[in-house]
Amino acid sequence: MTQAITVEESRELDDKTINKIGIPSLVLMERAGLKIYENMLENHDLYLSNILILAGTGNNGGDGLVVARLLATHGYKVSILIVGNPDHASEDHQAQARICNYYQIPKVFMDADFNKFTTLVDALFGSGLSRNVGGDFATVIDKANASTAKIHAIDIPSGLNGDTGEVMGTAIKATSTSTVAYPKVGMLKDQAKPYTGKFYVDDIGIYRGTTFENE
Ligand SMILES: NC(=O)C1=CN([C@@H]2O[C@H](COP(=O)(O)OP(=O)(O)OC[C@H]3O[C@@H](n4cnc5c(N)ncnc54)[C@H](O)[C@@H]3O)[C@@H](O)[C@H]2O)[C@@H](O)CC1
Ligand SMILES: [K+]
Repeated sequence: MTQAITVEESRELDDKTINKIGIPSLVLMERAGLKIYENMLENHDLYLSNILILAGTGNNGGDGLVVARLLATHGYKVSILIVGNPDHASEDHQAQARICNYYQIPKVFMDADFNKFTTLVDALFGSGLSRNVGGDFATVIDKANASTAKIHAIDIPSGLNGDTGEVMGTAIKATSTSTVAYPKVGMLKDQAKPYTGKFYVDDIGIYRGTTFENE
């Protein structure tokens, strides 16, 4: 396991990579989505016959929409549930949503029966989680955990505090997690294990420090 970082460090590294180094955020999102998709294919604990992407309206949801599109374009049966107000979605999320619309990936709504799906992809919150989970988000998390489907989480299981490993109201209990760039310190705590499941650490071109003089 490589070095772990705090959620704040993770956000700073994203910002530096995009705004100082100049790698466009959509490039990073595409790389993240591709790695997460590959992790899902190689993880035989997941059954990929009918997949539902649970997407929040931030960039974690945007990663989830890239995964939805990659699954759809490779012939997998996949649907999307957007949780939260799409009018307030991040710019990159909106870009991914337009691409999903082009491919006519089916959408489901809050009344969906999660037991119909074999795998749920948790893309509700990642490093942006800032308060206890409630409302529709809590309803979806609890419904996902109670379902027969396996769950693959993106970056951090939604509801888990990435720094302390504590549950913020309620949290996804993932079969497996693809964490972007570096594991977050809270995910390595013993109490986080039932939530993260099996762990993948995905190199998407975000690095903590190098030997370059301008670092
Ligand atoms: N461009 C980038 O910066 C990259 C971001 N990545 C992904 O983007 C994620 C971070 O994205 P965001 O910063 O958009 O944040 P998130 O997508 O984690 O969260 C979305 C928004 O939810 C809101 N929120 C926080 N707690 C809430 C709660 N309890 N109930 C309801 N709403 C709540 C916040 O306003 C937050 O902005 C990472 O975890 C990673 O998955 C990756 O694609 C790599 C590159
Ligand atoms: K997540």
